[in-house]
Amino acid sequence: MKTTGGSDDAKRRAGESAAGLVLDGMVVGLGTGSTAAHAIRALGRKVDAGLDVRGVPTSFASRQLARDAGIPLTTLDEVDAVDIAIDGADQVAEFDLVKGGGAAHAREKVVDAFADRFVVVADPSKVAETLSHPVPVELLPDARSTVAAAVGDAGGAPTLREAECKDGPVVTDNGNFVLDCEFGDITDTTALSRTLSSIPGVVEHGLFVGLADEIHVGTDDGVDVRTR
Ligand SMILES: O=C[C@H](O)[C@H](O)[C@H](O)COP(=O)(O)O
Repeated sequence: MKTTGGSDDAKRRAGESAAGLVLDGMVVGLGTGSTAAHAIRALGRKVDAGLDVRGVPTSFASRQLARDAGIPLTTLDEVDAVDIAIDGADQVAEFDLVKGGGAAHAREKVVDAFADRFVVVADPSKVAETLSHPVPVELLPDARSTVAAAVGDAGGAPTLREAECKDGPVVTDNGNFVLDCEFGDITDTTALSRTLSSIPGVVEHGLFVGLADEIHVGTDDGVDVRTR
């Protein structure tokens, strides 16, 4: 699993805090990444202790981790609702996020947006006043050059994400490529989100605007919780 900067203890505190919100009978969206992994492990311990939940994974990695943790799994096809989703972020400004550092943002957005309550878990290194992290854009491989040109027209600088242990680009769980798009400070997140969504060939982008309900930031000695 990809790891990012920030203390692992802070990530663990955030993950455990969010897992503490899960009640008996709930359907839980299981996010991807090193911080969400702490929530999944904490939830697994609650399942061991008798909690009855079902998890909806957002990636191959979160499915494997949840299986290892003993969490019963389900799919969006089999549930009427997702009670709570717990997921990490690459950057958080107020309640807007950049996600997709692990290229999982397309499935994450489907699950997180559908959930009745979307709880973000993060460490302090993720918190900013304004989003400025490059925005991951998942796209159909055939549309690489046309999407890159459209991102450029929108003021962004796209870079095809290269794999680390394979020659060539990262291929997502959905068989697509990722462009990491640098926009500098993103002052109008809604406008950029709409622009990126409107580009033919874009499967999903990593700007999560107006979706998060709660942010749990693990600190050196506790957790700061912000609620809408
Ligand atoms: O695609 C990956 C996800 O959006 C992650 O939730 C995000 O990259 C944060 O990951 P981490 O908690 O490892 O920093």
